[in-house]
Amino acid sequence: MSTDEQGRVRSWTLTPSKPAFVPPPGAVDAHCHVFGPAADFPFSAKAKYQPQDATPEMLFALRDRLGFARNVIVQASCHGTDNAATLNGIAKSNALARGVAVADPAISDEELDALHAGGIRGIRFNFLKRLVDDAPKDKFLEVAQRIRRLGWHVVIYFEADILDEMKPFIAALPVPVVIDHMGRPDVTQGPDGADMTAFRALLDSRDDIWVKVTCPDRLDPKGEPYDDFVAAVRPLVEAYPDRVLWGTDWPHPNMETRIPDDGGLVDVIPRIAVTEELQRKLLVDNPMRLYWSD
Ligand SMILES: O=C(O)/C=C(\CC(=O)C(=O)O)C(=O)O
Repeated sequence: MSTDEQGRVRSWTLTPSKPAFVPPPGAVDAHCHVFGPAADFPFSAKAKYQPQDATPEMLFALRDRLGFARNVIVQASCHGTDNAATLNGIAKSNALARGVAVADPAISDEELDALHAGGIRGIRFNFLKRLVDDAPKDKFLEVAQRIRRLGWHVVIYFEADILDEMKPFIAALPVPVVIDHMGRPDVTQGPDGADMTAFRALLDSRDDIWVKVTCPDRLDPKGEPYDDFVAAVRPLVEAYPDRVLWGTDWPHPNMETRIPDDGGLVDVIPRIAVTEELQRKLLVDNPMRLYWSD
């Protein structure tokens, strides 16, 4: 673990390997974050972790090293509902990044318009108790109704143990839904285990639920080469090729004791999306449809 003199942690490697897999032209890293810089964009008073700065410049250097073209920057919980750091990342990207915001459900329509102008295309609802103090479903549904006119979607983050209780909420959402990290299934159960089966049933409940097939580092307890993740996730990519998204999850919040190698994460892609067509859908066509349709 790397902690600086202010107790701020680094959860990413400074020396990612160069992946063997070469992404198709125009590939999108559709789940990543920026932290700070805290001197300009302080963390929320409610932040559950205090990371070192992970700046847009660092993100774009990683993007280039890994062979990607674009980023979708997802507001991380440490910045609360102030999206300034995420908007700064988008603004510095030369139109090569878009974003997902976290908002107070009482946000005004004018503020939503400003987020849209800044490149935001979705709003994130985080249900992880270790990351947020509350997740008011009734208020989330109201704000989801109000983003319809902008053509946005919602991104939701929850763990497999609450999938059942999430179902009525997800069914009621009036816009497309993107699920972070497949709702964190236990991949060691295999592709036909209880968690992946329940998750597929959720995907079958609406045809506008998208899924990020991300985070082998979080989901596979055996670590590299992430064989259990690959075994569980490859059939999902093949069954829902037009609804899958991929991202690095850099700078890997809260992963400071098991920092992943970003190049190694990229080399998982051709094992879960085994044809060029599946890779193009996963990395280019799908994220472009969701984030750059205008
Ligand atoms: O970045 C992720 O996808 C996962 C996170 C952090 C997070 O979501 C946040 O801080 O908002 C996690 O599991 O700690």
